[in-house]
Amino acid sequence: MSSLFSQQDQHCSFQRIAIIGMGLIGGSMGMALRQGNMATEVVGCDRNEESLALALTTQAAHRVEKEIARAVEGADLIILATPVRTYPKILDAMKKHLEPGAIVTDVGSTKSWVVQELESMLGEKNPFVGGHPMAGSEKKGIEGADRYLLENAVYVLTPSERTDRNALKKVEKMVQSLGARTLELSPEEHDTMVAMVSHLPHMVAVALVDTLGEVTKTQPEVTMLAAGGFRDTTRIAAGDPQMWFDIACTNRKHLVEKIEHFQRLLTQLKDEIIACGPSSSNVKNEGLSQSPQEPLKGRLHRARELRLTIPGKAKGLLPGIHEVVVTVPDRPGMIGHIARLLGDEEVNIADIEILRVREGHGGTIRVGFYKEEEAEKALQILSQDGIIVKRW
Ligand SMILES: NC(=O)C1=CN([C@@H]2O[C@H](COP(=O)(O)OP(=O)(O)OC[C@H]3O[C@@H](n4cnc5c(N)ncnc54)[C@H](O)[C@@H]3O)[C@@H](O)[C@H]2O)C=CC1
Ligand SMILES: O=C(O)C(=O)Cc1ccc(O)cc1
Repeated sequence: MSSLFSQQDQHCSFQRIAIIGMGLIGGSMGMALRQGNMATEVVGCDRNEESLALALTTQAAHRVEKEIARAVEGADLIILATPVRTYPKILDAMKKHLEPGAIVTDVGSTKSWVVQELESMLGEKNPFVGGHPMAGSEKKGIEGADRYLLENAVYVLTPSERTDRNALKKVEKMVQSLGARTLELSPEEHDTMVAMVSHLPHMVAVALVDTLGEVTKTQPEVTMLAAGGFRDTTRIAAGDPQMWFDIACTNRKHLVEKIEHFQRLLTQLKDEIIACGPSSSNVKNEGLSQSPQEPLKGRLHRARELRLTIPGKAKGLLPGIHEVVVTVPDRPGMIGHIARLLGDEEVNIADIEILRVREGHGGTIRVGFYKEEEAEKALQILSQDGIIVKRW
């Protein structure tokens, strides 16, 4: 039988999981944990009462508490899901109320500072396991939360020399119950890598939007021309300023290194653009240089090749999912029909996403598989049934 869901361990591993910060990530994890079977009780805690009310109606928690002390009472796992620089104050508020041996973990975007601070604040009584799901969005708050946000995402765990191995195993099991894939890195390795793939892109997006802002002062209509490229490269700049301020402050060293690296490449790129002007000696009959040796062209080729190797819709750092795109007519039960066709041939769907829908006409659906062979088999099965399908 084809399954849209990853295998979940059916055993409750925790009595009570307390989540501090019922926002985008905390809310999404709460939904998956409550609706899964990882804990007998999930307690949601937030300083915002509206978020707590929504946590209950969206089943992101069994019970909600505004007071941190009350939320952690009797909990055997505490998940911190607030901006990272709030952690020390939150720890202060919970420390006296933690059960001995209760595990504390977090979802923060930076790790060296976090692991060091929390390990030294918690001492020997409570193990700490640093974590970071490599999925999310520019949305803020539980309004943007999604029960399947972390499905198929890479979830980094960052044990240190002090990490209790038993606690690490339990957190790993909780993460896998969300349908995410765990990857162990040291806090330092994590911070240098995310500086490259997450924090630098964010700051570049911010600088691009800032540049647009300055240009609009003299050319207000320029924003109307911002098509897919500008939108794609700047979507993340709409993320929460408080969260990104905290990220920049706590991963400053690696972020500054990556910005300097980027500045060097941008200067080289600028020089190559200057050198390829129409008056340069490279101009051939067609008006453009054809030689791939030409520096700018070489760089554009290399970037294209490298970008094409990055999986299209994978969440996170690991090699992703093998995909097909199916064009379906607007007929009831089409998704079920596709899932059944594949399930009958034991092809497991890892991920499915509706890309576009046109009411009355139909739409396109992306279907992902863990293995290349499964994507190829799906292509065969679906096209034999007369369905329009192609690899993506
Ligand atoms: N947004 C994203 O895509 C991702 C974020 N993260 C990390 O997850 C953490 C949470 O981020 P989001 O869920 O995006 O933020 P969010 O803004 O959606 O949620 C944070 C929640 O924490 C609450 N909160 C803040 N300070 C609090 C305090 N002192 N006491 C109680 N509640 C408090 C807020 O009211 C809010 O509901 C951050 O550390 C961030 O770095 C990790 C992966 C992805
Ligand atoms: O919106 C996106 O594409 C993101 O990449 C979201 C995101 C933001 C912060 C993180 O630490 C991890 C993921």
